[in-house]
Amino acid sequence: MDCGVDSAAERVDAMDYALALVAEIRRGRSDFAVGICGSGQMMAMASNRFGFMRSTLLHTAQEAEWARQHGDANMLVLGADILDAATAEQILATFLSTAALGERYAERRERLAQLDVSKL
Ligand SMILES: O=C(CO)[C@H](O)[C@H](O)COP(=O)(O)O
Repeated sequence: MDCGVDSAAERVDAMDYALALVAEIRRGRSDFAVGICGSGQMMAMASNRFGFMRSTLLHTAQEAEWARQHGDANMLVLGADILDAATAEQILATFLSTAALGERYAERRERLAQLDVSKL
């Protein structure tokens, strides 16, 4: 499902597109989302407001491997103004082909899901 825009001519708010991707995951229509905006910052901040999201702003393929293995990240965010196309493609390929690890990483994921402002 492509939730994005077809042209850079019109100014849009990246948050709207982050929310569209989060909704796709929430409705069970996608397991993963890929969000792209200028810096990636607003996509990452907005999507991580939701407890079922593990969104990660990445700059290298090595980060993508760790984000999937250790964090079971379910949303990849890329900054179009930062990355060249070849690097973005490497990050995407690694993100999609790397499985989450279990054991302490699964425990960490569960702990992340349980974070609650009332327990601060
Ligand atoms: O990367 C972005 C958000 O994360 C935007 O592309 C960046 O902030 C520029 O926004 P605008 O075109 O509205 O000034």
